[in-house]
Amino acid sequence: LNRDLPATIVNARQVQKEYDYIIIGGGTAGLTVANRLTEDGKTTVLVLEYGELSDSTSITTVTGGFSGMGDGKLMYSINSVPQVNLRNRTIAVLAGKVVGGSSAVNVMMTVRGTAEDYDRWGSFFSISSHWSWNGLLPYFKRALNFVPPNEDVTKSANITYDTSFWGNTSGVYAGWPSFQYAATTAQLDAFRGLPDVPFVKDSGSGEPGVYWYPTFMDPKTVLRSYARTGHHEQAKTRQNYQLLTQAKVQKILFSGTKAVGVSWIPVVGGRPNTSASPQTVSARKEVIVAAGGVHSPQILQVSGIGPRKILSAAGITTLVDLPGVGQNFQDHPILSPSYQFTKLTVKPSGDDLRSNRTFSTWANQVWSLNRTGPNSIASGNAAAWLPFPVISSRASALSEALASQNHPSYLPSDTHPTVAAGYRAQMLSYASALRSNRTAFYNLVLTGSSTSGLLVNLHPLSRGTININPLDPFNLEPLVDYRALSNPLDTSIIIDILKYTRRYYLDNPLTKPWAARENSPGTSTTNTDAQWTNFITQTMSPSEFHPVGTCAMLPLELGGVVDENLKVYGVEGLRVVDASIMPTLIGGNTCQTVYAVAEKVSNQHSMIYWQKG
Ligand SMILES: Cc1cc2nc3c(=O)[nH]c(=O)nc-3n(C[C@H](O)[C@H](O)[C@H](O)COP(=O)(O)OP(=O)(O)OC[C@H]3O[C@@H](n4cnc5c(N)ncnc54)[C@H](O)[C@@H]3O)c2cc1C
Repeated sequence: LNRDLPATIVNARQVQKEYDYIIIGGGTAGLTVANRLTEDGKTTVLVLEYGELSDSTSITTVTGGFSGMGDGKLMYSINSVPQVNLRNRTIAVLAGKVVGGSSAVNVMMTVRGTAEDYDRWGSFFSISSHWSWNGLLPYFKRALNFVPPNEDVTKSANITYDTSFWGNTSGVYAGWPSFQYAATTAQLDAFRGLPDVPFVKDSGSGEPGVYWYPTFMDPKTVLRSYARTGHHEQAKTRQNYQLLTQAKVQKILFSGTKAVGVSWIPVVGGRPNTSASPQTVSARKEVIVAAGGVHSPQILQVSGIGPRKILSAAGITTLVDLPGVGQNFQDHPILSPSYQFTKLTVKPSGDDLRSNRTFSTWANQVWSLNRTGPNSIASGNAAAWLPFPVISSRASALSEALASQNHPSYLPSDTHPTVAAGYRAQMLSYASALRSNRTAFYNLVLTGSSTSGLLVNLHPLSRGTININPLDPFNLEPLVDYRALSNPLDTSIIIDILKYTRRYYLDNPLTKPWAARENSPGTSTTNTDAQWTNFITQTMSPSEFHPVGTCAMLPLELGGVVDENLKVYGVEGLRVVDASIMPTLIGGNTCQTVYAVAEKVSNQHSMIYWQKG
């Protein structure tokens, strides 16, 4: 590249005519791939990112975990279509719009799915697929730099970990706060009051259970560690890397069926300048789409790759009729019962920061002195991730009911037969997962305070769609439809998740002394399944901000969009590398897996494979 040019640019005139690789989206996956591809000092890469390079403290602050997601300036503003099964509520679709993407705004929970989740991905191809737990573990290790918690907190909180599941070379850190509330340990231990709950030594072991997990945080600076700090900062020291910010990619350019470049328009004051004439840039080797689960399908569809019917309705000429693009959309539903321990006697607890003057003064002092203490905790580090047979007596019954469903009847009526076949394959796999002790369906995050934490259904059965808006496919945000609860068995699974949570709080010898109260839905009003269903449709959110599946890595005959090398079917020189390729959700938050996927596809062996074609 021209050596006089800076690595990070906003000016279109500083963009060269041609690069080896063009990456659409400077988010979690995009920056990881860019860093790895430029490591040789020769391969030239341009990343185009819609958002700005922001130094906002909303990104860097770890305390409490939520300041990034609370800052609207860093996020796309998208609302879902009304959800018919959720009383026509619309849902805010959150995704990062800044260098670093969603890794800049997420709540920093650093977890993996279970081994069976990743083996499931490969199972849709063949028994020898390299997409498996064993195939991914080296890339989980490469993806993060694990720094164990300090000895004091390890001992006092009884944190366990096993470094054999981790690496220590990445610029992205999995760190730990220097403090934990005694109440968090007690709440974690209280799962011993319920039968058959597995306890797992390390969050990275691929086993479901109750465990401690780290935070996406640099333990030295006690600031967020994310794709910008871990990858962009390294890559920008090289002459063969460039990042253009405030550039909205319009579409991928083709010569025949070979991707040869992209066009983009500038973003000014946070908004795309739609009256500007689009600029173009060429890719010698490949275009890599890394715009995230919401926008990658949009970019493919406006570029002529997608279900013909949807493209035609929007006036887009079809280049490749690829029925899976934008289908198979999944996200983790959040459930919102509310419990409160009225006598949480274990001290200190998260409540002390609010209600105990001496404690909060001390917390603020040690934080300002050396960034230690309770303020180094982000969104917490302990949770339960449990298999369905552990939480429900209906595992076999629901498994049989799922296996014998008429699966395509729960998809939109015009769904292509290949997409329907993929859904059927997924549901048969989930039917065994419901009976399995190696897939987690249940997730309760422990807060260490008197109020209950996030409750999540880890393997929803319903599938939604993210398609271009036919009214203005380039400039309007895509139509996001979770199709929440469209498979009725989701409601049954969620009811069992809610009942088990009630059991943990109200019918558990180890939480009894803390006298929990159910604020919502309320024990007197929720006893029948109809009453539970009522509560679910009123309060459930279909999104934990983990959109996946919309450019699924599946065989073509199962509605796949990309193959096992993440290459888009039917064209050359085009790959998708981000959360959208996950064919099925994992039983955990998605960020660590996105890093691992990006590491896997960029590794040297795949690179040789890539070049061979
Ligand atoms: C609020 C929130 C909380 C979360 N909490 C957690 C958590 O605690 N733990 C966890 O593991 N996961 C969490 N996640 C999920 C996790 O962060 C994401 O799954 C992951 O970061 C997605 O990576 P990605 O590369 O697929 O997309 P992103 O990181 O979102 O990157 C996509 C990038 O593409 C850019 N882009 C989009 N369209 C265009 C275009 N047309 N032109 C140019 N650029 C474009 C975007 O601006 C963005 O920077 C959370 C997500 C959110 C939003």
